[in-house]
Amino acid sequence: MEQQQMTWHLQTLFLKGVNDTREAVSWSGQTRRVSQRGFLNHSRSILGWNSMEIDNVRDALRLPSLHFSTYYNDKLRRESTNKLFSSIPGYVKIVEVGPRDGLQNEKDIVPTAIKVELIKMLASSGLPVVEATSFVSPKWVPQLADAKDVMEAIRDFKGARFPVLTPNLKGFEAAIAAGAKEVAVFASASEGFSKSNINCSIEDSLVRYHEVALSASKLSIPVRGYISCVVGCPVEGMVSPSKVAYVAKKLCDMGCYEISLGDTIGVGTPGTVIPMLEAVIDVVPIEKLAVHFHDTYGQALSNILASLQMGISTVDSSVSGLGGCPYAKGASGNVATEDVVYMLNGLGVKTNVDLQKIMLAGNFIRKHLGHSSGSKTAIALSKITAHASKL
Ligand SMILES: CC(C)(COP(=O)([O-])OP(=O)([O-])OC[C@H]1O[C@@H](n2cnc3c(N)ncnc32)[C@H](O)[C@@H]1OP(=O)([O-])[O-])[C@@H](O)C(=O)NCCC(=O)NCCSC(=O)C[C@@](C)(O)CC(=O)[O-]
Repeated sequence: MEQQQMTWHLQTLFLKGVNDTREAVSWSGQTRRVSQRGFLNHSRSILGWNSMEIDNVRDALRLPSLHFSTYYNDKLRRESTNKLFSSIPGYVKIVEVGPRDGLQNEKDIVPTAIKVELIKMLASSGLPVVEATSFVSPKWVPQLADAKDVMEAIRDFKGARFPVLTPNLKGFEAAIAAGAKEVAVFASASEGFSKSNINCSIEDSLVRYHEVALSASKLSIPVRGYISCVVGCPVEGMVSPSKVAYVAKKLCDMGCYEISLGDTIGVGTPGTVIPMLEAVIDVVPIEKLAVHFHDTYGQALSNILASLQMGISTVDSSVSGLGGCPYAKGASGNVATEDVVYMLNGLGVKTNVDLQKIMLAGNFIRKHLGHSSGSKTAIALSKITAHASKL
């Protein structure tokens, strides 16, 4: 059965249970009357929870909406002989960029304690990497002027890695002094964006990043490399794949262990992203690549799916879809982590990320910022749980 149909059926099943109509819809679409206990047993068996004790009706109603896709789609994936599925990696590493990419673009400066709490919540959700902040000029990005305080506060946090952005040696040295164990440098595939973002040409930036990489290697500090504007630039328009491949190779050669390809203004579609990835894969091993999509035109998930089908297994995302870039007017947030996890669960791909915990982190930061969620998954699932909690 189609995934969407399954989703619909399961949601219908639970909503009907919530409404206490005691009607259950089976996978074949037939409706039958069941007792509340029967309804739970029916749901439980569909979900493969035969050994699981469900003591509380509310829990029973709440859990499936968050977890059903993993079970069903693991099964679907196993059964599928479809080539499109089989090229998708079995595990995807999610790099959470919300505390950095998300908060750098907020109008009001977020207090350090809120940032630290957000990072803590994200790290405890199973995310392997949470980008914490940037050691950039506070005149350029005042929102992250407290980078040192953030790093000192999270020094002893366990469970995830906490890389930080460093645009030059000054930033690198400050980051290391504050306890950073991993850094990221950020170049651009377009000259116009390089100038507006870091006030220098692409070539000059590569010289600076080479210096950072050399210092980092002496301290055994891993360096991630970003490339912005991989399909389009707010200053120059379309960007050719060969320019992206050129910068990617330079970053790889200077020792970056991973290169994240950023559609900074979210204009890409699979039609432009795939040729760009093909050009980069020609010069950089695919296992070193990550994708970083902003969702300005609603294309991020399709672009991620296309990237996974090409064999990429690292995806950047931002809790609740926070973000944008201060030097890319009109760019919306990154793809929401909740939406990525939901899709990967649906594909039977492991992430080790607890969707419910990510949603809690999203609620936490959204409440503080006073925005509504940028995650469709978080909005949909919170409607279902809110409904269930009224029982
Ligand atoms: C690169 C610079 C510093 C050049 O800035 P500049 O003004 O050309 O640099 P400068 O060397 O002339 O220094 C000017 C002042 O900044 C100070 N300074 C210099 N470096 C640092 C530093 N590291 N930390 C703290 N202070 C620093 C320096 O000490 C001096 O202070 P002053 O003497 O005027 O008091 C500046 O342009 C900058 O900080 N840019 C950062 C922009 C930024 O953070 N953009 C957002 C991140 S990129 C992004 O979001 C894209 C990404 C990664 O997510 C992927 C995607 O979506 O595409």
